Amino acid sequence: MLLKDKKILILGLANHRSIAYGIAKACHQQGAKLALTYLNERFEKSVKKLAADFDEPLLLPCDVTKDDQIPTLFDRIREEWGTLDGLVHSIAFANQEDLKGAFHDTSRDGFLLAQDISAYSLTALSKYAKPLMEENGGSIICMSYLGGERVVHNYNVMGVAKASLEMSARYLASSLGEFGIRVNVVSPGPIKTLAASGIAGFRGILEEVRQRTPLQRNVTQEEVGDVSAFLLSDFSRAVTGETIHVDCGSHILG
Ligand SMILES: CCCCCCc1ccc(Oc2ccc(Oc3cccc(O)n3)cc2)c(O)c1
Repeated sequence: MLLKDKKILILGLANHRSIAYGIAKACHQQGAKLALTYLNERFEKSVKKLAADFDEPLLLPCDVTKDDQIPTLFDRIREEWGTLDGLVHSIAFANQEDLKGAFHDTSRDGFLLAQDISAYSLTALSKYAKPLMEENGGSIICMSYLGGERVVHNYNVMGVAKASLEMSARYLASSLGEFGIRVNVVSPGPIKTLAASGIAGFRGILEEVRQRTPLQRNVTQEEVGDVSAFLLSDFSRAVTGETIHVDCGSHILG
């Protein structure tokens, strides 16, 4: 049991295809106690149904674009749990028109929206998680994609947001290290999620990657969950500011 009695907060579970669902499953299997957030009432019902798979976790609302919702979320965690051992950031958004076409046509609003939700939210969440983690230390992870390191056609504004997210994780690893809080990046290969369906040409990439990865297959939510459980566990206690590609090796190919 890698995560026995660890208290872990997971943001970004929308449905059974979510990467966050695979992470919740792996953490639950390893003995963690879970808290899950949902974006708003529209998602509450579906998340409640999925929560049944994880021994009735804490269910809390959180829309990271609303500044007051983040301190409120951690006030609730403090009331229910007192402390927190792990934080999983699996949240991102960009307008659909900014996930296709020419990157030079990206609007200021679209660029800032993607940065706000997909990158800045990690810093905001880490700031409020710190007081609950600094006593016993903690582990924070976020989800990126290769398109944040290299140009991937159509990923556009989300690629720039992921570059910002990955570098934010390294600066957070630096500033939170003295409090025993680690911050790492998980970079999965393409997975068929609700979000992925919003990207032009996604299905083509999925097939192309499947044929060109060293392991000759795509990665699953459960496999991303297992590496996430490792990064949230004491087995990775000397790892911080790191990016682990969970992509069947596709990032090593040109
Ligand atoms: C062209 C790149 C193909 C591989 C993309 C892999 C991937 C799939 C999903 C990813 O997560 C999101 C999350 C939100 C997002 O913004 C969306 C999603 C649906 C609708 C919409 O209006 N915005 C886009 C991607 C992601 O960051 C990366």
